[in-house]
Amino acid sequence: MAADIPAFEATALEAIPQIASTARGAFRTHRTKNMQWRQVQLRKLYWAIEDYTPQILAALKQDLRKSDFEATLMEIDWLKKDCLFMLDNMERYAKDEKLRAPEVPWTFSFMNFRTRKEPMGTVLIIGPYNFPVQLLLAPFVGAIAAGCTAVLKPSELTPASAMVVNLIISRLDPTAFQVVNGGIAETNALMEEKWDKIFFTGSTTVGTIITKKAAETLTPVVLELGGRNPAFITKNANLALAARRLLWGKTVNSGQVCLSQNYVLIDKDIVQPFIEALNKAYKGMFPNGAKASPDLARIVNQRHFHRIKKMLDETDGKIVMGGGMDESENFIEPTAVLVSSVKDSMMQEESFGPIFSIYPVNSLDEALNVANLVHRTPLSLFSFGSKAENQRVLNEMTSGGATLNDAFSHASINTVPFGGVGDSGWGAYHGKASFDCFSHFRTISETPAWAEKLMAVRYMPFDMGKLRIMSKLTVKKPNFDRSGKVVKGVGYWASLVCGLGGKSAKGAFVRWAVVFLAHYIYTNRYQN
Ligand SMILES: NC(=O)C1=CN([C@@H]2O[C@H](COP(=O)(O)OP(=O)(O)OC[C@H]3O[C@@H](n4cnc5c(N)ncnc54)[C@H](O)[C@@H]3O)[C@@H](O)[C@H]2O)C=CC1
Ligand SMILES: CC1=C(/C=C/C(C)=C/C=C/C(C)=C/C=C/C=C(C)/C=C/C=C(C)/C=C/C=C(\C)C(=O)O)C(C)(C)CCC1
Repeated sequence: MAADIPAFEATALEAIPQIASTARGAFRTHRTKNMQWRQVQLRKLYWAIEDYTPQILAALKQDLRKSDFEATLMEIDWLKKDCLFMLDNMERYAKDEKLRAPEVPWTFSFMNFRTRKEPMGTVLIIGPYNFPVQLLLAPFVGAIAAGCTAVLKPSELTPASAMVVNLIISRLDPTAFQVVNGGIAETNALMEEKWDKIFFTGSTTVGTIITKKAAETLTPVVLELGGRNPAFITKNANLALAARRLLWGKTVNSGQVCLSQNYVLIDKDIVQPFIEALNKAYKGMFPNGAKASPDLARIVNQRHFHRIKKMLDETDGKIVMGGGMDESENFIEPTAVLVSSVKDSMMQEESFGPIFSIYPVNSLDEALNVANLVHRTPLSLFSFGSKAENQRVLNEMTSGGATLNDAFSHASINTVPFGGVGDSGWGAYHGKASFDCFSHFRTISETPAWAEKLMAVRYMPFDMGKLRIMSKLTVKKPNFDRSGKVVKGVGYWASLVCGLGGKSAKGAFVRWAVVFLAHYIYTNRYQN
């Protein structure tokens, strides 16, 4: 069946205030707070994705020449799994959480402290072009589950996918959920509206514009941005494996993945064997060359083609794998460039394409210095070394997420938290994190009337004597001195003796049980 995709149509600018106000109005009806209502919307989303699968596949092909394999694995199945996982778990996530000791001191235990999960309200979700369906609808799953209403703004650079998203969303409650299509003008019009949260995935430059605008109304923002992600390879790595896995990371969606490595820091003694391993892996993945492969996506448009080409034109490095390109079809061959300066264009810019650099280093010390210099807070990092070396990389360099011995597998399942750190992103989503991301955690307490006498101490006229008694009962003494050293006082030794050498109550119970059992066996034997 040929998939019908409507021609791209930007939303009229004059219609945007009404769209936002309709979504806000839908939230004020309070129907989104009903769990069944949310579940029905998610089930409808699931079936819309299933029913529009031919259109999604066709749109992704039209926009990015994405293969059916990648479109199925990383967009369609990903989202269907998101819906089903959320449907299985959202009631549990939405339940009030009782707050107990040690967070609630025993003196307040009668006040029924709890956390109530409330929807943030009406949210705006702005998506990028690289995974134009998944990166827009995955946060949307969290917004529905949390009970928010939402307006979605797909990337205009992937117009066919944007129109399919329109079709999908039209299956849901039409006042609670709407799509605005367009580019800068439409996004600016949306930013003139008041939102309860904005979820933005895209470039650092636009993320900054969005955040500045949101700050005017103190609107909270989640940012999923890019980064210059390093891969570390030491002499203890399996080079063939590292080469194949990193090549996969740079060929998925033709490297238009904000998670993939931008540069590889490798021990200088193993550079040549690594380059050989890369070229071997390349031949294995593309036996007839990358251009002939139906699996490799294309660069989204000419502007991005030229942006990536410019990085290659400006490098002082040497191409050691790939290097081919064809402007007529926005094709860029998976390319590795051996560079010798941190200032090289291939080190300084985010490639967001199938090209990356290889930078030889003398030691892991140097690699860590270079990486922290290039970008201190990347979205991800990859380390291929011994256990101790990988641990060192994790300890001495931060990142949104990290994968040891592979390319971005930490972000290859849809249910664990995903997000950046510092300037690669604020906030996280996926699985429970998606629900939490669109929820307000509201602490509630309830003071019974009978407790009035107990609490009389808080009222004026104040009585310092009573306060001193209360403090004696409620304010703990520190177990440390002024130099920061732990002081082992009577309490410590008492708990050590009572706990038979340990400090946990469970451990003490087990040890006492062993003592009693030994005593019982010994006594029985003795008596027999
Ligand atoms: N952390 C993450 O999860 C991801 C981050 N990215 C990052 O996104 C970038 C590539 O995606 P793009 O779509 O090019 O990002 P982009 O920032 O150009 O566009 C993202 C969205 O912002 C809108 N937009 C563009 N310019 C705007 C402006 N001046 N004012 C207001 N709105 C504007 C676009 O219409 C689009 O919907 C890369 O830097 C990549 O690293 C991409 C995917 C995932
Ligand atoms: C299932 C059975 C088995 C086990 C099979 C195994 C272990 C399969 C492993 C498959 C793997 C590793 C699949 C990898 C999938 C990668 C995915 C889905 C990547 C997704 C990437 C995304 C969504 C990228 C997003 C990009 C973003 C956010 C961006 O640009 O910022 C046995 C053991 C074989 C037994 C039989 C059954």
